[in-house]
Amino acid sequence: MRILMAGAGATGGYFGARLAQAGQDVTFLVRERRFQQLQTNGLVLQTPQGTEKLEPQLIQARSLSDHYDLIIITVKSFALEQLMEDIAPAVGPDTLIMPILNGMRHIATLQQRFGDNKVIGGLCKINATLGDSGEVIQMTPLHQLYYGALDGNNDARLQRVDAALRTSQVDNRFSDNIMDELWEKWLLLSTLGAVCCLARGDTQQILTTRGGEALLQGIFSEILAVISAEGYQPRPAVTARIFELLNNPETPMTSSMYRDLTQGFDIEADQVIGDLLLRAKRKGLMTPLLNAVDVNLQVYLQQR
Ligand SMILES: NC(=O)C1=CN([C@@H]2O[C@H](COP(=O)(O)OP(=O)(O)OC[C@H]3O[C@@H](n4cnc5c(N)ncnc54)[C@H](OP(=O)(O)O)[C@@H]3O)[C@@H](O)[C@H]2O)C=CC1
Ligand SMILES: CC(C)(CO)C(=O)C(=O)O
Repeated sequence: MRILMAGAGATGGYFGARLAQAGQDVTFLVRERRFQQLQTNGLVLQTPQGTEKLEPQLIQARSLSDHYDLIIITVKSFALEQLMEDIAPAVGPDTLIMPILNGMRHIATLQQRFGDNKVIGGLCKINATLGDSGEVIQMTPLHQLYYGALDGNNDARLQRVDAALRTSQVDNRFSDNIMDELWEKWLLLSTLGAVCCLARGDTQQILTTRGGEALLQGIFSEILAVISAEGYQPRPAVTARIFELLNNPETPMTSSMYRDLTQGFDIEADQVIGDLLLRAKRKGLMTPLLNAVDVNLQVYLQQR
């Protein structure tokens, strides 16, 4: 199976490297600066277990012509429009496209561009970032990759994808309910991103302030109300688990959006929070805490 890993940043670099190490035919689609960096330094993984290095197969958009069996999209949401143009020559009649971005609206965007039958659901759970010389830093042992058909029909094409992905040493989850997984991931990640960015701290710092617990719980409730109104039927045990995870003052948590914000980088504010607000507005829901988060993030983006 020929796999094109679109993007070789924190998530693409990590999951792509694991697949390449397992012997899969993985090519990383990169832009000029990253191309030079990876050619010079190799693809370096710094994990809790140690440091590993591999020589990745690289390609740039101008050289893309062959079709790939699987394209895994790992760019940030604000880079998706350009990326869709770039990968178009690599999308053939049998290509499957698996985005692992945070949020939801990229799925419809990809379906509109390439067709419903080409896009499968995917998401990742990992705490990763890029270091100063482009090394991929996996900050905790977490490295889960979920995927499955958006309509729940995990047919023969999906079985082949699963067989290939399963060869890599990550925690793969072939899901019959990828839509539920996506909604639940959004609940976790948007609550975490919202509260950490607004309060400028991790969950442990927030939960030990006056009002921090109420803030976190208030944001969680608003987001749960929005995604429930959008049709996600909360699985009580799962939402309870997410709530407990976020509310545990012993375990400090942050999100990738918060890490990007603290480093002054561009952030996926529209994809992670703005999209929730649009959905709330359409359903006539009041979301005062999310509105405050949204204003806060917009001001951050204006000031960059
Ligand atoms: N990091 C994490 O811990 C987690 C991230 N996520 C989500 O995963 C997604 C990806 O995030 P992450 O990997 O952290 O992001 P990064 O910024 O680390 O990596 C994105 C990469 O995409 C590359 N890129 C952008 N446009 C193109 C293009 N047209 N062609 C080729 N490469 C391109 C960028 O390259 P360049 O150097 O050229 O700019 C960059 O290296 C986001 O939606 C994020 O929210 C989800 C869970 C955890
Ligand atoms: C859920 C979490 C926190 C880890 O995968 C995440 O998605 C992120 O940091 O963006």
